[in-house]
Parts: sequence; C-alpha cells; structure tokens
Amino acid sequence: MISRWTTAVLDTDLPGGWAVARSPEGFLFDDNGALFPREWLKRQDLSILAEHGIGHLDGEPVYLLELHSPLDIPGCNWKGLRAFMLEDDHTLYKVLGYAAQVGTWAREHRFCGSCGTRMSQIPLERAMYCDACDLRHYPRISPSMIVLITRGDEVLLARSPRFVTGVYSTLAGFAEPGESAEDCLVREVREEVSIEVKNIQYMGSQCWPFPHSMMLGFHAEYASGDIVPQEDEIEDAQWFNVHDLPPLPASRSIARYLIDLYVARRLGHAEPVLPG
Ligand SMILES: NC(=O)C1=CN([C@@H]2O[C@H](COP(=O)(O)OP(=O)(O)OC[C@H]3O[C@@H](n4cnc5c(N)ncnc54)[C@H](O)[C@@H]3O)[C@@H](O)[C@H]2O)C=CC1
Ligand SMILES: [Mg+2]
Ligand SMILES: [Zn+2]
Repeated sequence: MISRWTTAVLDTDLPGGWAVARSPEGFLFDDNGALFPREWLKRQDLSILAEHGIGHLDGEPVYLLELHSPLDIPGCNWKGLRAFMLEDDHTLYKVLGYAAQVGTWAREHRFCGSCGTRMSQIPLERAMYCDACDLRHYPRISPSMIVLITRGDEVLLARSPRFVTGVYSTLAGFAEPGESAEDCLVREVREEVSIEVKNIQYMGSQCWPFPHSMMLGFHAEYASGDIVPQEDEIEDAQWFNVHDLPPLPASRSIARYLIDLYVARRLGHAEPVLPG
C-alpha cells in the first residue's frame, strides 16, 4: 500500500498547499479537520513564530505554521494532540504528531544553545543553523524504554499520579547518557518497583510525540524481589492476572500493544498489530 503521508523538507518560499496551525493550545481545526488551504490561513492575523514545509499528504504539500499564541477564527477551535490521537483518523494523527515535533523543535531552537545567536533554517534539511558556530541543531528525539514484565499468567502494571483515574500501564523511562536501552530498562525497573528481571526481549518501537519520545518496547520476565513502588513516581504497582485486567492505556500506545500481545499469546487469540 502506498502511504498517504510522507515527510519531506519543503521550500517555504513556494506558494500553495495545505497548512496546519499549532499554538500552545494545540492545533487549529474546524468541521473539515485540521488541514487548511495555506494561502487562506496565512491571510488570517496569525502571529507566526516559524513556518516549515513538513511533507506530502496524497501528493499535496503540507506546511506547519507554528504560532506564538492562538487566535480566534470564526468556526474554528484549538485542540491538543492527545485528543487527535484518541480519534480514528490515524493518518491525520501521524501528520499532526510530526508537525508537533517539528513545531516544538522550531520553538525551542530559535537561538543557538552554544552562543545565543539567532539561527536560520537550512534549505532541504531539517536543521537550524548557527552561522557564528557553524553548528547544526536537529530536532530532539528522546529514546525511552517501555517494558511489560510478566510472571506466568500475571503482568506487572503500575500507575503514575499523572494517569487517568484507574488506568494501569507498563513501566517506562527515559534513557540516560551512557546507557543502552537494556541498561535503562534494568535501572528503571529497579527504581520504579524495586524488582529484578530476566530474559529481556525487544518487541518493537513507536514514535511518541509527547513531546519527542522514541519508545523502545520490551518484554521481560520477573526474576526476583517484591514490588516496592517508587515514592512520587509510582502511585501503585501490582501483579494482574491476564483474565482480570484493570483499565488499560489508549489502544494506539505501544504500552497497550505490549499488554494486548502478551494476553493474546497467553489465551491463544489473534495477535494485535503495533500502531506506528
Ligand atoms: N507510548 C506509550 O505507550 C507510553 C509512552 N510513555 C512515554 O515514555 C516517556 C518516559 O516515561 P516516564 O515514565 O515519564 O519517564 P521517567 O520514568 O524517566 O520519569 C519522568 C522523569 O524523567 C525526567 N525527564 C523528562 N524528560 C526527560 C528527557 N527527555 N530525558 C531524560 N529525562 C527526562 C523528568 O525528571 C521526569 O519527571 C514519556 O515521554 C512518556 O510519555 C510512557 C508510557 C507509555
Ligand atoms: Mg517512568
Ligand atoms: Zn552559535
């Protein structure tokens, strides 16, 4: 199947195409969705912080207008990326997820982190350039590991105080400098629930644009220790039987995929597909 959406670095001097607008309140949308004719959008009184050409949707160029602040446009509203993630239009979510990461980077890389000089966009490369330092600043991607720990028919799931009430998920954490993904897994599991794991197996990855994680998904088996939830980070952690699971994370998350895959294998059901 030909992908409807492909990323690309496009020349912002060329006219036409579609545009999405993003502000600290999320993306602009109306009854037709979140893509607007670019020339029409640019005629509105927007406070544009940066403009980037981000790719092609069904062959048509798509641009991002990253705004300083939201603006009232009749018939339009603003909505966060998470809300789009929970909706059915997977392609639109991919477009907006990418736009969000480019927008976050554009917002946070206007000035060189080394010397403070204002930077400029490099044509045909997703990079901001500091002329004074001859330095390129690329979009930030944060490798994070996520792991489902199992013990026979039981899976270890935990709650962060940030989660929706009642929802339990797999353990996750950001990689630190000097770590492999597996090192990160062992450290995070020790920190968050104080147990040891074995037979670590890589299961797949997922872009998680909240704001710029690259999730590296693993399965691991319980080896030893009793659960001791990390103060402040983990509100509760428990072993749950695959026949009696609590409310789980959103179906598009790799956390949910790791859980659903294990349960499917355990119960002999059809296996889920990892959402991109
Ligand atoms: N797609 C999915 O299924 C899931 C994705 N996630 C994502 O995984 C990531 C890591 O999970 P957490 O448990 O929140 O991480 P964590 O266990 O490492 O704890 C969060 C703490 O890490 C620090 N931190 C924040 N950003 C960082 C960065 N870029 N690099 C290093 N340290 C940083 C902060 O002190 C923060 O309070 C998050 O982006 C989260 O949204 C988490 C669970 C499910
Ligand atoms: Mg964590
Ligand atoms: Zn510089």
